[in-house]
Amino acid sequence: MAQAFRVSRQFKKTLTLVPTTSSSLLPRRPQVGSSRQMAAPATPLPDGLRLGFIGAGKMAESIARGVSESGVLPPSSICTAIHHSADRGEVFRSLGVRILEKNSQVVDGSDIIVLSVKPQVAKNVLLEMNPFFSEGKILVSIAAGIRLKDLQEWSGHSRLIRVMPNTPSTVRHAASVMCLSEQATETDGEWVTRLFNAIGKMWTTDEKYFDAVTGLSGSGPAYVYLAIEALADGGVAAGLPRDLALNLASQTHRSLQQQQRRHRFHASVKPESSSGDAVVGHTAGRVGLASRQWTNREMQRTNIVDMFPVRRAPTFSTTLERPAWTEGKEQWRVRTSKSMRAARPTLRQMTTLLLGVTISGVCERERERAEVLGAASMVNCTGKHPGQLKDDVTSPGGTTIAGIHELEKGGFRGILMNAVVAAANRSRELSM
Ligand SMILES: NC(=O)C1=CN([C@@H]2O[C@H](COP(=O)(O)OP(=O)(O)OC[C@H]3O[C@@H](n4cnc5c(N)ncnc54)[C@H](OP(=O)(O)O)[C@@H]3O)[C@@H](O)[C@H]2O)C=CC1
Ligand SMILES: O=C(O)[C@@H]1CCC=N1
Repeated sequence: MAQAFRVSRQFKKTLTLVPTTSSSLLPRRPQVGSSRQMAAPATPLPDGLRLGFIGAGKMAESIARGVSESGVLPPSSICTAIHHSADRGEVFRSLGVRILEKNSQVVDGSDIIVLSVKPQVAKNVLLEMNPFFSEGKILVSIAAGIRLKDLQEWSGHSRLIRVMPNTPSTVRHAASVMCLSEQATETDGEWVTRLFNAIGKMWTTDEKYFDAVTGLSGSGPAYVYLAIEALADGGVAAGLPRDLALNLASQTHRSLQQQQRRHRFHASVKPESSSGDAVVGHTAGRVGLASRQWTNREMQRTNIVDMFPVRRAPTFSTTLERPAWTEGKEQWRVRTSKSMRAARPTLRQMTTLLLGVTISGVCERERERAEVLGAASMVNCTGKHPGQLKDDVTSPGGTTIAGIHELEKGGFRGILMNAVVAAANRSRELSM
């Protein structure tokens, strides 16, 4: 259900967001030992809310992507600062996220701050940021193993929420779990739930379960990737070609993967005139359908006054993001209420949103068909090799590598391979 919100400035430099609906509609604080799924759909957060990431790594990227693609917050309301790797700046810039110079500016310029650095550096980062946290801000930590008590001590801040997401956030199939500090309000929990609902599902539970949650849903995707890879190896051992074995193991289709890759990389926005017209290139078929549905719902929120397909343009090749279409595409004419220059960020955001809707729509169908876990959806929807996806989950010296070590000691991969070969052999016996 849509809720109306008023925004009040109770605290200096920060926004306090107060729902105007009955508090009975808001999620209750969890009882100790309870665990509950927050089923709320991805609902936009109020205009003016600012989200910042300290640590522009993989998890921050997928959360920022999900939040902006789902329309929960515009990318212009999201900021981060780059530590060492310039590549990370490019990734976040391409999402439309603002890049600031220092972590302190991120804290200063955000209402919700997500701590997304490795646990090993969390203490130093928070001690440095300590003077910049003011009362109205919400600090959310996704760092594995770092307790609320320590977060509070290092940051000097008490309005805290711990969240354990997982990497299927990239395809909006994350399983996230949160727990609130005593000082965090129900409304804080509601805002954070909306953020993480944008990348999957959110559960609330007591902090005492967090280590187990980390071992299961945080690290778990890596075990699934390992299993997919091992099953594929078993197929190869039984005589299947590698590609077919991998596709069968992850219950996917190569054509779908190729389609996903095309959608992801071939958005473009091309100004047509300075009078407020532009052309958005897009792919045809069901993509067009998804984008039309999106347009009806969201046009008013952006500055777009009109959008319709005009013609097929097989050679359409001028893009802001990437050069060159390779195949026939549907071309869209878009009229905006602003000048082209002013509208360009909106169009960029819109293009991202169109792709997001499409990608999640297609993946949703695939998920329903195959009934796979979030991790297997990653193999289906990103087209990445399970080994690479496993590496994305596995932090150096972190929780996942400890779990994988145990699996390898137990011969996990070998056992799965043996199972496939044994079943293939039995199938051969049946035909004799
Ligand atoms: N990967 C996963 O599956 C999951 C991870 N988590 C948690 O999420 C957090 C991030 O993990 P992940 O995204 O995988 O790791 P990444 O290594 O991809 O991201 C960490 C980022 O923090 C940056 N960084 C390091 N030091 C600082 C600093 N002093 N100030 C600002 N930024 C800094 C790094 O930049 P640079 O590389 O340039 O130093 C890097 O971009 C971890 O705490 C992890 O426990 C939680 C759930 C799942
Ligand atoms: O391996 C790690 O430590 C992180 C935390 C959960 C998943 N990856």
